[in-house]
Amino acid sequence: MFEKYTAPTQGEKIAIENGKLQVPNNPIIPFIEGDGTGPDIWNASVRVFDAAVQKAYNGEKKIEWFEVLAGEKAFNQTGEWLPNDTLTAFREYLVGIKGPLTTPVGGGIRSLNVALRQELDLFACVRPVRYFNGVPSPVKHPELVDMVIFRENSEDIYAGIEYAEGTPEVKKVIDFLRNELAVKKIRFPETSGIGIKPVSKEGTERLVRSALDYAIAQNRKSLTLVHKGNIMKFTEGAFKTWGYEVAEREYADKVFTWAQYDRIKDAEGTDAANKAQAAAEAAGKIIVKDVIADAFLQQILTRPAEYDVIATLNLNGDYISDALAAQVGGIGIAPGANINYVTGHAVFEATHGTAPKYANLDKVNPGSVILSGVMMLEFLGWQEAADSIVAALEKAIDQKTVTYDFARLMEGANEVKCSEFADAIIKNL
Ligand SMILES: NC(=O)C1=CN([C@@H]2O[C@H](COP(=O)(O)OP(=O)(O)OC[C@H]3O[C@@H](n4cnc5c(N)ncnc54)[C@H](OP(=O)(O)O)[C@@H]3O)[C@@H](O)[C@H]2O)C=CC1
Ligand SMILES: O=C(O)CCC(=O)C(=O)O
Ligand SMILES: [Mg+2]
Repeated sequence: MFEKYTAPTQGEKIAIENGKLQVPNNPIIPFIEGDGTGPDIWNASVRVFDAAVQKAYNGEKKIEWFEVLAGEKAFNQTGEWLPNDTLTAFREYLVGIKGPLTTPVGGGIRSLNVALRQELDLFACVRPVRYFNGVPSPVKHPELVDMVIFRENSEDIYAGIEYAEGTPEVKKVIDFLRNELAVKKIRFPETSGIGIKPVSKEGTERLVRSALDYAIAQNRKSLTLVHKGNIMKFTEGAFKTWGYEVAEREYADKVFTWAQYDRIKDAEGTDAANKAQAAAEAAGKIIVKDVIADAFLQQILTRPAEYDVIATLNLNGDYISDALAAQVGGIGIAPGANINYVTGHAVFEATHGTAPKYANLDKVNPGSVILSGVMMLEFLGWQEAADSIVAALEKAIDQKTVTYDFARLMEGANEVKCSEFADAIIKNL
């Protein structure tokens, strides 16, 4: 199966049958340690996962960790940034977890994170954002934020289809646009780089379906499509249209959309539309609405309680995840998952990056990877272990035992190292 890696001799594979994950008691789970602060964070996090699983199941369940390489560690050991064996491992074992990986700006390798998502077709980047009591926040009411971002993870300007200024390729693209499509709007054609933004109906529909399935399963109140469709009509605007269409077509008995509202308003007036929406809410239907991305970024500060599950495009989702994470106390406790809900493939990872200035200082908050692991345990159906980690982390924060990022904004904090924060959680399990 592997070119260079040796498969673990202990443990069994997670499988998927009829769309349902089959999880053995000793699943093999591949992990990437990550670059920069990745090793510090991983070493802290894995101890928490193992301790929680041991305690929750009295030793009946145990994860067989399988280290796979990517990023600087992979390059130093194998000469490759993302070895084929790593992709094979994630394909074979279905569920994995990773630390952050470095992507240089402006040149060099393209994002390994994006490559992993594309290669495994992990089309939904799921990032829940909630407030933990006691976490210092820059806003007055961080507790009003309780959102789950479903970020499209395979398309958009993020796909990396770009042509650099001054190359024969960019000249070809620009000549094509100007000569074949009569494009006159490229302001400086001789000195432009060009990026392409693919957004498809299929890609939008599978993302919105996943977000709606989640909203229904979790009894959430609304799903908001966040887009910049007034300006980018055939990509972001189409995302909105296709999102409403798939919601109405496939979830007719479970949703009420603002598109429906508008149709009722046009035919019967505002009162009738308001009544229809109120009746849908009373019946527990999910309200599917939309908002333009820039307005959304101000409304999450001014009216966060109005937003619940979010479905958005790749780049918007990237910005929104960091902005919302900051609102509830920072990127240090912002978890995430990259999931293909059809094949069952999933790679869990924090929202933050490698924070290189803190590398090897045993300093940063491991909370984002720990909570990404909680999402992974939930995905496996190991809810008891997941819940025990959340409770223990909440207790550590309550005790004001926190890493530098919280300590600098908290009065009376007991500032601890990355590894010591993990110790505090383990003690509280
Ligand atoms: N999925 C992935 O692997 C991702 C990778 N990246 C990559 O990471 C690299 C660095 O990116 P950069 O833009 O600096 O963003 P980072 O998220 O790595 O760091 C930005 C700032 O966020 C804070 N921060 C990050 N991680 C933690 C943590 N665990 N605990 C507490 N605070 C934290 C720090 O704030 P402060 O300075 O205030 O202490 C840090 O300086 C780039 O190469 C980028 O491409 C970026 C995002 C995701
Ligand atoms: O791949 C990267 O380097 C950055 C990705 C990122 O910021 C994200 O997915 O949130
Ligand atoms: Mg990001």
